[in-house]
Amino acid sequence: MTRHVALVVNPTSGRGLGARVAPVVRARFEAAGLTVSEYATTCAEDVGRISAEVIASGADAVALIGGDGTVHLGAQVLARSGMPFGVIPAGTGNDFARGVGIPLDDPGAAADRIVAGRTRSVDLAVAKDEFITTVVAGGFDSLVNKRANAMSWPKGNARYTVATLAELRTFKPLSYVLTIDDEVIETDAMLVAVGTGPTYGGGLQICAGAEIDDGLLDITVIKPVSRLTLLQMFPKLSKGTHVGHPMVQAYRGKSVRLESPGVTAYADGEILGPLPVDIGIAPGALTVFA
Ligand SMILES: Nc1ncnc2c1ncn2[C@@H]1O[C@H](COP(=O)(O)OP(=O)(O)OP(=O)(O)O)[C@@H](O)[C@H]1O
Repeated sequence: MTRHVALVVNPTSGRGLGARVAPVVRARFEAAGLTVSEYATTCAEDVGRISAEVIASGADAVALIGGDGTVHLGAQVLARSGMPFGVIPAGTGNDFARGVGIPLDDPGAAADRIVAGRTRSVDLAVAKDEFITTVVAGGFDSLVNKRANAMSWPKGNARYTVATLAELRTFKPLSYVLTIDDEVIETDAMLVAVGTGPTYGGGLQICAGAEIDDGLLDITVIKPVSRLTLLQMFPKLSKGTHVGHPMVQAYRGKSVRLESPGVTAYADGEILGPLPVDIGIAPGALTVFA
């Protein structure tokens, strides 16, 4: 029987990359004998609305062309639906796709994963009634995220570097109360990040070693360090080698409560809301082509 794939395209992802890769992906699916229904989103709300329509339509699979923002919006509807879900990375960060191991710079190869049809179940975090597909940032990193989202230049990941340098000028460590399962930790820190997958910000391995299907949240605390030390840590974050640093602490748990006055949490690169935030885990909630 011919498989029917719904191709949902955010044409604005990656500053228009989404629109450019859509014909490549469609051609790949059709060459493999799949039936394709293509939908282009015109606003953020369309991602969830169309995903719901696709589930109801009886399509065999959904392929989403976009970045982490688009995946976040799609996951709100696709989680726990059982609908197999493929991602063609077309954003600036693509951290969810990176965590799953989907090719990041080759849309045809990413499409081939969907054609091959091998799926796996991955965990999602849950906070403030939202599913989260990568990492919750609460601290210095949320300020960087906020600043980077407001910048139109430079393009791509360099925005995060510029935003980091700008925020570093004035940042002071924050006071946290962190509750991981039943353990309460009171500490000052530069940031606390909680993820199902290892990366945010386009490949920074803030939760290095996180497994996306172990049913656990990975928590990273960067304790107060000098500006210079934090700057020196950044290149290490790309490789995950910050982990052995004495001021970096890592935990695992099934639930996390994160409290710090005046801090706004970001998740999947978008605003989640002010702390406190309670983060739980939905094991295996998303079925993805891998
Ligand atoms: N036509 C549209 N369709 C869907 N979303 C849109 C549209 N226009 C703007 N958006 C908004 O664009 C945001 C960003 O999309 P997306 O995350 O896919 O790309 P990105 O920001 O380039 O990549 P990344 O999140 O990986 O850095 C979405 O969260 C959504 O709110």
